[in-house]
Amino acid sequence: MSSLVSFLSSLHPSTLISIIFLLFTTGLSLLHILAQFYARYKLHKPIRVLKEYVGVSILKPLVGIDPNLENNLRTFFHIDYPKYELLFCVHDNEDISIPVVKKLMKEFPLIDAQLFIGGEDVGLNPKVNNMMPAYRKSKYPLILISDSGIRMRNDALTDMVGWMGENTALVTQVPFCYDREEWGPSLEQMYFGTSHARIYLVGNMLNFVCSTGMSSMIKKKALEECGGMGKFGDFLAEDYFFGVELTKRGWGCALASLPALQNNGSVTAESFDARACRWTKLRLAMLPHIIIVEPLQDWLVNSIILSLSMWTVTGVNPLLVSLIHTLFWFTSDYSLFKSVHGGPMPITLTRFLLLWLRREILASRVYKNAICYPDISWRKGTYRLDWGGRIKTRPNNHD
Ligand SMILES: CCCCCCCC/C=C\CCCCCCCC(=O)N[C@@H](CO[C@@H]1OC[C@@H](O)[C@H](O)[C@H]1O)[C@H](O)/C=C/CCCCCCCCCCCCC
Ligand SMILES: O=c1ccn([C@@H]2O[C@H](COP(=O)(O)OP(=O)(O)O)[C@@H](O)[C@H]2O)c(=O)[nH]1
Repeated sequence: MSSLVSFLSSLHPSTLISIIFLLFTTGLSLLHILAQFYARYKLHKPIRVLKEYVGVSILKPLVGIDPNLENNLRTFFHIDYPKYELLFCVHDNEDISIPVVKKLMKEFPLIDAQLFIGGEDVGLNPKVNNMMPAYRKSKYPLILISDSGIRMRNDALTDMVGWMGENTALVTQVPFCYDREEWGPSLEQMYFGTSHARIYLVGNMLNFVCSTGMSSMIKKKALEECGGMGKFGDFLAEDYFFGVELTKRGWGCALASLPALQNNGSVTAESFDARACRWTKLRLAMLPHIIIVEPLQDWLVNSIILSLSMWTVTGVNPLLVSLIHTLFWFTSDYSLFKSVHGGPMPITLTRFLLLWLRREILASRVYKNAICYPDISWRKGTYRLDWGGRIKTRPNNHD
């Protein structure tokens, strides 16, 4: 040990830093490989018949409409599950999603569905406030929080309930997207099937809390142990803190086999960047220790630091290293995307490459914007977070 320390301290600082970067990149490469194996092992498995079909209350927080809202919501009326209720939530009487919800409720009178208007002021997180009345009225032991842009396959609820073991309190779907042809939605799908899926899958596999709440099922009894949903009203990333508090109390988190199908009808490349930027701001506030790691784990920055480090330590041509690194990274991402998607590839290899380059090259700009402009604009409000993730500024709406 002491000889290792004296060896390291004898190195030139640039060599030492290069060795650290090389170790980091080796770790990242391992992450790529683990993600691919885990995706193949875990995702798109046949849905099992359940011993017991525990009742599920599905909470649908809505704000306004997008061109796909009606079709997305319609999929929830077609779910193949014997015991569930749909609880739609809107902030106010003027919300233009109300007629859409009412139309569907009329069309499917046999489905147990209710609309909650007005929310409840339990904190500064508008999504939590919006869901509170429905949460209080929910009648089943399992709660599914399902964001407005999600489509549900008719067997997806059975899949999620199937992963809710006795000691499990949180089951999430890997965030992914429904197939769409336009550039913006394809960009979103490519990102969720590669960079995001890599961390999300390996994080879950290694039991890191990284719960994203767009389609997450929670045992109500366990959430009540944590103080109930209202307890999370002061955090903008309520989904992450659900995971933190539940695991603190010894509950397990699991991944469903079917990915979440986001299908918002108004996604553009710009709105995708803005969303990625908002999420980065959330992570930076909640987990400041990943500030340095986050940009280093994107392809372009990683390729540059790897090739320079290799050159410093071994003298190998940086262009050659960068080329091999890029080939490995791209083929790993392509393969991961295929596994997360599960069916025939929805886009050509060339289009995938263009989308991939677009996302990877601009990733640093998104990160820079997140650092430079910490205010978080989300739907109708603007928020500022304290270190740790608590909201410190009251939003300018929904008061
Ligand atoms: C040598 C290897 C080093 C690896 C280092 C990895 C460093 C991590 C870097 C990047 C993280 C990538 C992204 C992970 C997924 C997070 C997505 C996210 O930010 N989601 C947030 C937003 O969700 C919406 O928020 C509002 C809510 O109402 C909506 O419904 C939500 O959908 C979400 O709030 C936060 C989730 C948790 C973030 C935790 C990130 C921790 C990542 C650590 C994982 C480490 C795995 C390392 C394995 C070795
Ligand atoms: O003021 C708000 C903002 C969001 N939401 C709901 O929170 C969920 C997630 O919102 P969004 O899709 O904007 O979040 P993202 O996934 O982009 O973080 C959606 O169901 C929204 O309807 C809400 O109820 N009130």
